[in-house]
Amino acid sequence: MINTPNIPLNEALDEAVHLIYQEHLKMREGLDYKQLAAVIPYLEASKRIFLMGMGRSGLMMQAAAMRLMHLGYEAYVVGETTTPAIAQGDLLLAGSGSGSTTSIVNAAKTAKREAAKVVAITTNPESLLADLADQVLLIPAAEKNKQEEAISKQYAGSLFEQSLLLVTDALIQVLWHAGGKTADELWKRHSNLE
Ligand SMILES: O=C([C@H](O)CO)[C@H](O)[C@H](O)COP(=O)(O)O
Repeated sequence: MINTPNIPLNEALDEAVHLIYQEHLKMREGLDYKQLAAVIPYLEASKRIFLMGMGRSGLMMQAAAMRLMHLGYEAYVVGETTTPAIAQGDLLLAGSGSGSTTSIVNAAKTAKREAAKVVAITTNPESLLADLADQVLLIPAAEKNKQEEAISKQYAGSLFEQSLLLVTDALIQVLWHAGGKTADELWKRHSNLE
């Protein structure tokens, strides 16, 4: 059994949930909603949407790709063997807290070379990824390798990665309601091979 000094395990877990919840409330206050809204025209105008992130950020981008597929967008996860080449008219939607993960920066360069658009979701406005992007959505969270206690007490980039799911789900929620489709209509697209 693990030992949580001076505090019962249940309380320690409740404190952790509370801490995460409070960090999200603060993150929400720091979000620039104009930037968030500015992502929508890119999603709507693109022929196909390529989503990319590495590690935990990548898992969040995969989750967003599934929802975009549910909404009827042609969405691909970069790195899947069946993902085609990006081209003009497409969008690379890249999530990277640091904005400096090599494979993501390289993918953004390729996307620009092919005249595709790039939207970056990041904590770092000075990053290579942000420089390359047509649109940046800045998440007020800590970078994975800077333990910035004032911004987040969670380990590494956890607050960013959680926020990535939150902001992409917020975009999807708004797009769903604006599209006027029922949940049942969307669900018909969900995998029947699970
Ligand atoms: O998996 C990750 C790590 O656990 C950080 O908390 C990151 O998501 C991965 O290393 C990618 O990093 P970023 O591109 O900086 O998001």
